[in-house]
Amino acid sequence: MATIEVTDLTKDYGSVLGVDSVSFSVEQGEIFGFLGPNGAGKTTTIRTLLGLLAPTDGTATVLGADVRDDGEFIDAKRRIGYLPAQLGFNEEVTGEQVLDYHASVKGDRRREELLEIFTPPVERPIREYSTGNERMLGIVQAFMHDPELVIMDEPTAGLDPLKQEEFNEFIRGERERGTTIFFSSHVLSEVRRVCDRVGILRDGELVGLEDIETLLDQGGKRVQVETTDDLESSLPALDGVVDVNSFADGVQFIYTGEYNTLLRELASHDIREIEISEPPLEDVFMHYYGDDESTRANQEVESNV
Ligand SMILES: Nc1ncnc2c1ncn2[C@@H]1O[C@H](COP(=O)(O)OP(=O)(O)OP(=O)(O)O)[C@@H](O)[C@H]1O
Repeated sequence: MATIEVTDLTKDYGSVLGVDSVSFSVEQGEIFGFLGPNGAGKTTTIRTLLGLLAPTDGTATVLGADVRDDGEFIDAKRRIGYLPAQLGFNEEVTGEQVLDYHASVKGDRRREELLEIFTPPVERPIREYSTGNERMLGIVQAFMHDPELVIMDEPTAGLDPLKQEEFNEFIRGERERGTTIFFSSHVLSEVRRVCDRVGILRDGELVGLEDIETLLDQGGKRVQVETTDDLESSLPALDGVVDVNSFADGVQFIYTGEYNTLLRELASHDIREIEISEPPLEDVFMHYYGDDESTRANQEVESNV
């Protein structure tokens, strides 16, 4: 059985559908990234998975327990670590007291090890913490009882680049240990570096569910060509050319078509320099994030190829 199994999950807030018939599963040991623009429904899904929000429709099971069944879910909860987006610690207590309390409820197997990597000033009261310090304390709390599954809502928000990188490395280590990790993020580079698979939400609907390599393959290649003649006007005739931008000595575009077709076309031009590279992940995701009808149509065409 999958670690997380979500089927037709719907949350109707009355004024708005927070999530609309979302289905996906996360396997044991997977690192699953949950992406989407602001208001897409990531936090709603996460809070539902933790039994903090009752779904209007559909089902969700986590570690085999139905999230709607309090009795069944209470045991599963002990085996889950959670890092919310809004940490909401009591400002008056110290970090150590926060961790001591958590230890008394859920356990304390990894506190010291985690505090070597993430370094909140545990002896000081939370009111003196920076945003990054609070986030680090939250990360320690989420992992310290050595849970089987850790669910995190934007775990690196507020961390400096060095700590973000340490977090990425730590998560890769967790994969080796077999921990299942589900997290939402806006940081595409981190998603790329640590996730096995991603789900992409938009307006409450799941618009993409891919392993990260497939997603990048679908994103095509960025081709940059320096030429002395007019390559740009012949590009529209080639299938798979998008996002054409000209620069002083040439042209740059994203190419999702056959290499042979492109090379035949290039061979009829005077080429000075050519560079074929992976597009920035941002460009790949923009197909999903964009909100105009043409990007939506492109995305549908691509997913049918
Ligand atoms: N308690 C609530 N009452 C009414 N509407 C809500 C509530 N919580 C969220 N929403 C709405 O549900 C939709 C999904 O919100 P949600 O917070 O799940 O998005 P998100 O993807 O986590 O966004 P962000 O990236 O900004 O954190 C939004 O339109 C939001 O305004």
